[in-house]
Amino acid sequence: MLRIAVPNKGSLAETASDMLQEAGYVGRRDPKDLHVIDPQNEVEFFYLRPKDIATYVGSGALDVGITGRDLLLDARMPGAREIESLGFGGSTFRFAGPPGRFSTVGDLEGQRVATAYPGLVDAFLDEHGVAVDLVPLDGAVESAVRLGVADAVADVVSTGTTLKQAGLEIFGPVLLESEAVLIAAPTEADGTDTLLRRLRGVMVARRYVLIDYDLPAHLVDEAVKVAPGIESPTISPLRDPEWVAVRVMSPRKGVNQVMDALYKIGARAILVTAIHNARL
Ligand SMILES: Nc1ncnc2c1ncn2[C@@H]1O[C@H](COP(=O)(O)OP(=O)(O)OP(=O)(O)O)[C@@H](O)[C@H]1O
Ligand SMILES: O=P(O)(O)OC[C@H]1O[C@H](OP(=O)(O)OP(=O)(O)O)[C@H](O)[C@@H]1O
Ligand SMILES: [Mg+2]
Repeated sequence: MLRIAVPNKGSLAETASDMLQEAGYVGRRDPKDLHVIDPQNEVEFFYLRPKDIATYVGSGALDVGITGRDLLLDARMPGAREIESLGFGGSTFRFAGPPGRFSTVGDLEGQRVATAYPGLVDAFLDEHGVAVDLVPLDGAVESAVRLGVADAVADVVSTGTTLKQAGLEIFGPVLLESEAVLIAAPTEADGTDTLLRRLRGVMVARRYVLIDYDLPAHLVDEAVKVAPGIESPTISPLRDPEWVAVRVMSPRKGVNQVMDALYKIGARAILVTAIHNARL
């Protein structure tokens, strides 16, 4: 049995569980379930705090897990390695302080910096040769400046709304671009490959659609430039010898622009369908 760590709550939990279900695995019946066995797929799921997942996987207690890249780095578990980015849970990790107070990372020298990711921030500041007084907090770190326990914060930024509401401004370098990742233990366990292939299939299904259209045969080269597909479009004959049918995978994002362009070239009966699953 492959032992898989899955976020039990927080920003990554819902999409992680959705992806695993789309990949054909059994999900939690109750949101309070901590452990689910899926005998048919020979896997076992452990629902854990995303912050702890790198610790379980890095120590070899579990084989693989889904967590954030920022959480993986913060855990400082050399055994846990990122094997795939999963295309959701994106965020950036930034410094922020009162407007105008700081402009470079060097300005933080000797200052108090609040964060819920002390491992990540400490490693970054070490690399930049800046010594600060780290104030480890559990969350809502944006309030630390207003409440006087820190001079600046280092935190996850998604839309930036939380920082703005706390009257703070981003400054200095991007510490990290993060997203959800699949991590693995030092020794690769049997079944890791299958899980990875299934998750890649789900990502393809989420990112791509199928476009079918009919087109005068002499316009194929022009149309294929607009929607080249992943490998190569499938071209099938139609009863009318002057026309062909084309089937191609295309990114879901921007598909309407692609349809407009194909129509302009001369394509007709343009149909877009969802992909439910894939193995490329
Ligand atoms: N808007 C967001 N807020 C927090 N984390 C986010 C956001 N968007 C993506 N993430 C990612 O989610 C992971 C953090 O998840 P975690 O469950 O620890 O925190 P959370 O979503 O803030 O939940 P909690 O309420 O328990 O603090 C990190 O990898 C982080 O980069
Ligand atoms: O840039 P934004 O879109 O505003 O999102 C980022 C904020 O959201 C998260 O906080 P959360 O609400 O999870 O509370 P927490 O700090 O207690 O984890 C994160 O820690 C940031 O504070
Ligand atoms: Mg949070």
